[in-house]
Amino acid sequence: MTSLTCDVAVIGAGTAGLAAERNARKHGARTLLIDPEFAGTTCATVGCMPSKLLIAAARAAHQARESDLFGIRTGPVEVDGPAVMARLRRERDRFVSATRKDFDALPEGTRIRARARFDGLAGRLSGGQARLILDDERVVTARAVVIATGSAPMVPGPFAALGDLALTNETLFDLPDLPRSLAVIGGGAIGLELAQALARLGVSVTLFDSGTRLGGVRCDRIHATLKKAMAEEMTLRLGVTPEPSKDGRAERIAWEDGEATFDRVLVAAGRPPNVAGLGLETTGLRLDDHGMPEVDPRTMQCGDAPIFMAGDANGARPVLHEASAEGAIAGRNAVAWPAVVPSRRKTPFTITFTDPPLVSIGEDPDDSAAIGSADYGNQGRARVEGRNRGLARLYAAAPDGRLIGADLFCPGADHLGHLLVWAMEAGQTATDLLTRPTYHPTLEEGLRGALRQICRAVPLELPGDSDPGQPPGL
Ligand SMILES: Cc1cc2nc3c(=O)[nH]c(=O)nc-3n(C[C@H](O)[C@H](O)[C@H](O)COP(=O)(O)OP(=O)(O)OC[C@H]3O[C@@H](n4cnc5c(N)ncnc54)[C@H](O)[C@@H]3O)c2cc1C
Ligand SMILES: NC(=O)c1ccc[n+]([C@@H]2O[C@H](COP(=O)([O-])OP(=O)(O)OC[C@H]3O[C@@H](n4cnc5c(N)ncnc54)[C@H](O)[C@@H]3O)[C@@H](O)[C@H]2O)c1
Repeated sequence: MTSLTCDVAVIGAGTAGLAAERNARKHGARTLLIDPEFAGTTCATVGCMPSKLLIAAARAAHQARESDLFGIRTGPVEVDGPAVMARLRRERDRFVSATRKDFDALPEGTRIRARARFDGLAGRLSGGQARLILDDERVVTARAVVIATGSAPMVPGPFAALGDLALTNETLFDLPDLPRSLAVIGGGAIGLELAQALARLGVSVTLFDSGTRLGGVRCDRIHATLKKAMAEEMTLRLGVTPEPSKDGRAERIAWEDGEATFDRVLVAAGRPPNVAGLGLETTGLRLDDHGMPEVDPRTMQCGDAPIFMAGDANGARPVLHEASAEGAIAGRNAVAWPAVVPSRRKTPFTITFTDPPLVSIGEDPDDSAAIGSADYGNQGRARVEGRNRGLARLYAAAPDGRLIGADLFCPGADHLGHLLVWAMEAGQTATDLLTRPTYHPTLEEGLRGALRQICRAVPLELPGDSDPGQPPGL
């Protein structure tokens, strides 16, 4: 039995694991990075990048179809499915090879190709040492361990029984061609992005969700606008229990008051953390009903053990920039253990890349929050571009109108969201933003009405030398 020793062992070579290993090494640790495949991060292989490539193709098709609005005639728009998928994979593979360069840059001996688990008796923590058993029977002894094992699609039993006919984000992007019809199970971030993109690529899409809220949207008005927009491009079946069965070469989905057949089914019903088989129950950590330990969000530490959890593995903020940030926090604290250092966490921020994009910033506002709304249904620049739909809701706290959150579903929301979250990180108020220069005609101008509403609601005096109204054409 081979034994390996290090200061910090990182389990999982995704975005969080790579960041953890880098930062632990930067802080002087001897590190090992353990992964069974080193295939590339989820983001590059089956996540952010291929999904955005599909969305980019969908946008091109959509814009070509919409060009009539401007007097530009393209004739019927033809979607060449194999060409769409081929370009997606070509570009995806470029991103994957870039992440593989990160693996190549690891110091000699750092990369351990294996699946790791904490081991029963041998895995108990003693004297600041943690022991891992690898699936090739090597043993790793480390002062501290970072768990960065990511998440995986949850495929409910009846869908799993469909075998290859049921797609997930791990198989969709390898299809040689687009299906003619598709049932999407789950209206969360993955379901919304992919359902809309595929609908725009000519696939007949029906989106099922057992809940009635798409994308976990917290604001009723934003949700109503999102739902209306999605219903224009696909069939929505919300608040139903989809039950699949095979129907020859097709798939039949039955629900409470109907049934239909589809070429394929895409299951996007959530991605729980990859903790099964990690042997966490052998570590002495207190685990909840899902087998998850409690993780301190400021240190990424599990209980008071020399075990840290970062990225999708801890289930808290399953988006890329947080995987990277949490990996760095975990890596540094794994070196510092037991003298861990709490970090300030960034304002929660998510973008779902629908068209228009759906953005959520900040914690849920309470009843005392001042709210300002901006309607993009008639906003100047949005109208110029034929993208005039949706709205933005900004939240602020009394007494100074400090911005604390926002929900957006409007053109340019991915960029407006950055503007707002950066302002929040800087502690800025509605007045601060109103006194900044805002160019005309831009989508940013649309936010000024919402900022003025906040000033009135708090209430705050607008600076005496600022226009209390809106110039025409905004
Ligand atoms: C379709 C899709 C689209 C997305 N789009 C976006 C987006 O646009 N923007 C955004 O911010 N986020 C997006 N996300 C989320 C983002 O991709 C994830 O939050 C991020 O990739 C998580 O990184 P990670 O390091 O936690 O996990 P991963 O990158 O999955 O890494 C986990 C690693 O752990 C390894 N592993 C697992 N078990 C073990 C074990 N026992 N031993 C050793 N190694 C193990 C795996 O092999 C894997 O390499 C998307 C996700 C999906 C699925
Ligand atoms: N742009 C982005 O940042 C982006 C894009 C895609 C994914 N992601 C990340 O990936 C994670 C996973 O995304 P997701 O969309 O799979 O999960 P999700 O948790 O966001 O949504 C899952 C949806 O599936 C529904 N559902 C669950 N079981 C069902 C069933 N049996 N039948 C019908 N509906 C069912 C749920 O009600 C929910 O609405 C997200 O949390 C997100 O952080 C991010």
